Amino acid sequence: MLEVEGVGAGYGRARVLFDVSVRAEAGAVTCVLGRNGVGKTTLLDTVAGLLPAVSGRIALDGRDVTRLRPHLRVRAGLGYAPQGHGTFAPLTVAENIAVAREAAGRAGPEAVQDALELFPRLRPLLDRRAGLLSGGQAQQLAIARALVTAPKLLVLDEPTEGIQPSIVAEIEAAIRAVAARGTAVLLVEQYMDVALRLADHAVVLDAGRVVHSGPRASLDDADARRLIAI
Ligand SMILES: Nc1ncnc2c1ncn2[C@@H]1O[C@H](COP(=O)(O)OP(=O)(O)OP(=O)(O)O)[C@@H](O)[C@H]1O
Repeated sequence: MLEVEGVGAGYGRARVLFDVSVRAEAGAVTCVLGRNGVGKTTLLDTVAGLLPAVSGRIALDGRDVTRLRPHLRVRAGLGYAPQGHGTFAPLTVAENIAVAREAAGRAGPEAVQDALELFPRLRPLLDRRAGLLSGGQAQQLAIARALVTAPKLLVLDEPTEGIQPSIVAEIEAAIRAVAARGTAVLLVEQYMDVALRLADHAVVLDAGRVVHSGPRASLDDADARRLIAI
């Protein structure tokens, strides 16, 4: 579904990613792990088109999107819930969801009901401004907003960061359900336990390079902790 081949990216002259290749398959969770500052968010932003790839190629569902602008990648099937959720604070929950669905122009109104089934906590909050939500509610909204674009690839950056355990479990279950429906999920997750429970495929970044890539079983817990320990 997603093919990232030999991608380099960075900020101005500061190169952060070097020759990064990652694939995310339909129906599977591909988890990107790594210490703080190794380039995980930079990779997701490059996949989403918020940062340009200075080398390499990115393909979504067989289509080269390397030079496509972010909103056109959404139309091509990419849903992104960025780090810190990125919801629109002055808009209500319902408005946040509606804006995303209409902007993507891919999904019908049933996509909203589907997303709310995954995140029933949002139902009684539809008229509340997003800026008044708790961290966990806002994160659920961010994922719901990405889902109502009916993505073929769902990209999530630290969806459980700073969130209470009961909501982490709900988010985990939702991610599993989305993958089970056949969506490709590309996930950056700081909590190793959550990451290793969810991952079908694990990619470890270090200093902007891929140092491990393989099925979850190829990374034992001790290896993971050694590669990722701060
Ligand atoms: N907007 C920016 N301008 C310049 N440098 C940046 C910018 N954003 C990130 N960086 C740098 O790029 C490198 C990679 O950052 P990135 O956020 O991708 O790492 P990360 O692996 O996601 O880390 P974390 O787990 O802390 O979120 C870091 O050295 C960071 O300081």
